[in-house]
Amino acid sequence: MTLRTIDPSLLERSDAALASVVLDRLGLDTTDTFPVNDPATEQLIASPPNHSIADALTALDRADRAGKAWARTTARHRSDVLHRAYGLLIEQKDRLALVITREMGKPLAEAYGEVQYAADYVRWYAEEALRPSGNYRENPVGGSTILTTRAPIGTTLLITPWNFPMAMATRKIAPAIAVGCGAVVKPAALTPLTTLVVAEIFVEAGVPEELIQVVTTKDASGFSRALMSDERIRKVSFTGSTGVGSVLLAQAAEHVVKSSMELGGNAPLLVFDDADLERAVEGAVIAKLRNGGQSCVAANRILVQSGIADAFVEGFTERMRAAVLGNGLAEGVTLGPVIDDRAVNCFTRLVEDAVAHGAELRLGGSAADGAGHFFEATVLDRVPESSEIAQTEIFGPIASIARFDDEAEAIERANSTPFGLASYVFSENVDRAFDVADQLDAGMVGINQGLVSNVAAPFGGTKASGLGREGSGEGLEEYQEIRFYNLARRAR
Ligand SMILES: NC(=O)c1ccc[n+]([C@@H]2O[C@H](COP(=O)([O-])OP(=O)(O)OC[C@H]3O[C@@H](n4cnc5c(N)ncnc54)[C@H](O)[C@@H]3O)[C@@H](O)[C@H]2O)c1
Ligand SMILES: O=CCCC(=O)O
Repeated sequence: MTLRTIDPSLLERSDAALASVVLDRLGLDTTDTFPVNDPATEQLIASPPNHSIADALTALDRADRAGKAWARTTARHRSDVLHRAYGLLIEQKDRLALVITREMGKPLAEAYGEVQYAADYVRWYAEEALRPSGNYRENPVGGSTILTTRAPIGTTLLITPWNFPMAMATRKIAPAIAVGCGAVVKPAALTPLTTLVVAEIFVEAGVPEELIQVVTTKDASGFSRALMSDERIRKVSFTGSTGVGSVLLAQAAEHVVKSSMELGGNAPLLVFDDADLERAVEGAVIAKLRNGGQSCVAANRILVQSGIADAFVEGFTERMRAAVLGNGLAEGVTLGPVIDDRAVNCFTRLVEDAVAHGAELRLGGSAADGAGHFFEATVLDRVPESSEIAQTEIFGPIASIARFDDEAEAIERANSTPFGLASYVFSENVDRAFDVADQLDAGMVGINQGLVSNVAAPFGGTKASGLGREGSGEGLEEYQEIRFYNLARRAR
């Protein structure tokens, strides 16, 4: 398999974007560093500081101090700052997109999409910052009036994954700042650079220098142990795997820290006989290949009713075949590298295991030779439930398809997972689509479309997929505490 070459001027521009990143935003002159590599070439692209626990505690001191002052600013001021940040993020979209593609690998067009999506969270929370945050009610037996208000929860710890390095950061930072909290942010060690640029832009927009503290470290577990055992952290918001989420929840128990957990998924995508075939194929390709399948809401199990299955598999496989694999900076590439070698080895094993269990390999199935972590767009049909791929979160460009006969079977199989993040239903029968959607145990259901993510929607899952919601008005409340005043009234 030959991979496309890159326009040298684009490479130069992306090198310049990387060179512009201030790697040590804490300014603690930490001498220890760790490597960040481009997943498309495996070349070293940056060496940010490997902050120590002491550095992280200094960051916490600062965020806590700055947060106390920020909490006293007006909502209008915070909103204006966030609006300015939105403007600057869009103004610097070329730089941000190039950094995202170089550190994470996604095709440049998708990186631009992520910049807009991430910036939209900032604009959304600039607007939400101004919404009324309390209410008024009479004591039903008289004698007092109850006024409720929402106060900023305090200092927050925000931990993000590598797959959407910008959107997962702004989805947490923007609401925290909107309500008046300080934040210690820890990006994934694989992709720390985008977050550093985002923090720089927030400061340029008027956020106090110390309010957002970005800690870069290889020692994620030591870091979280130290910060979670400090009483000043009042909120942890984590996006990542369920395993790490459980560890953080256990740590949160010590000081009863409010927790938002956006964890793993295993999304079923159901296609019924009465689906519009083209719409279903298009939706399934989006739900599978967005971000190269490296998304928590990716279609993980495509379940198709027997009457439409052959036509669906044929159309879907053709669309998957059209994916162009290569370096995300190369013209025309629609499928970038996967994040690392571990992922490539895992995909190879999953495909081999599925085929050994009787699945039919319709497309792809192999890694690319040479430098970089590339895996072909892959389609497996008639995947038996006994194979590992039918039970696990794939997080890559492999479509696992199985067939079902009736609605009850589809719902039962869709729900037979410990996860409950996203799910998808394709049917032109409105009654069926809603009935099935109601019975799916998931926080989000895409109906006749393969994309659920939207800044105005409460993103999150049920069961092992997490706690709490991000985005929308609900996402703001995650950073607030309700308080009420019981105001004595004269008897009438
Ligand atoms: N529900 C969502 O919104 C959502 C979004 C994106 C990714 N995810 C999930 O994330 C997973 C893939 O991301 P990942 O590989 O980066 O996940 P991960 O859990 O390995 O890492 C996520 C973050 O946690 C940090 N981390 C690792 N060990 C830690 C520890 N012991 N204590 C504290 N922090 C620790 C990492 O450094 C990183 O910053 C998938 O399961 C995916 O479904 C969920
Ligand atoms: O990976 C999961 C989050 C991506 C999204 O917000 O759509």
